[in-house]
Amino acid sequence: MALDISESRLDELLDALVEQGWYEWPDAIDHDLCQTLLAEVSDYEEEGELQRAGIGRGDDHQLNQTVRRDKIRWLDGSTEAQILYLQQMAELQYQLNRALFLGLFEYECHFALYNQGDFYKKHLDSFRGRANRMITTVLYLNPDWQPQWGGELVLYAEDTDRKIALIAPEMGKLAIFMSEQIPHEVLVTQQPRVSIAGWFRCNNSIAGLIDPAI
Ligand SMILES: O=C(O)CCC(=O)C(=O)O
Ligand SMILES: [Fe+2]
Repeated sequence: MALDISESRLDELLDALVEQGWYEWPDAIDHDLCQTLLAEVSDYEEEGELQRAGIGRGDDHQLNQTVRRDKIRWLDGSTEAQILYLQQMAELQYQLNRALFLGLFEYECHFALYNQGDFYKKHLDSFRGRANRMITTVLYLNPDWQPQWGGELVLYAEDTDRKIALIAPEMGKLAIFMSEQIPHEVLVTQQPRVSIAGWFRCNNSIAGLIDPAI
């Protein structure tokens, strides 16, 4: 199951990334694959194999909880569905590199579960010159998402509080945006909200450290 990306879709995606820094792609990923990935997250949740996410400032649990409330698990390619999804992101990486010369060399991603009442406050995924996350992808795994459940991804203009997009977390949809440019937040959700957040990275060297952990 290859990534179903037509020439015109690719052009639209590339133009949007260059001109506005983000792109919303409904039904990017096959719903059967999404259902399988969703079932994996349910199993992980039941077995207590999802972990509270951090915010990169040590282990201050209370601070973390005021910023983000999701639980995560990194994909490790241990199931067929994960391998299929990672292959599709590899295809996307190839296309992005071919067109935009970004030098993306790696992709990392984690499942995320936001239970009722959970959110992720406004943040940037990467800071210019500091880190090496270049492009963020978020795949949503929620069938029949209802507007009254909230849980939208809000994108903001760089350096202002102006909202530029409100993206409902609907199954199969990919949100793609420039990690260093687009501040964003996840609004409080009224229902469990499942996604796969991922990052294409380039190979930066900071203060002599090759590819430091963020
Ligand atoms: O789930 C989303 O819509 C965005 C998640 C996010 O911003 C992140 O994990 O950094
Ligand atoms: Fe983020």
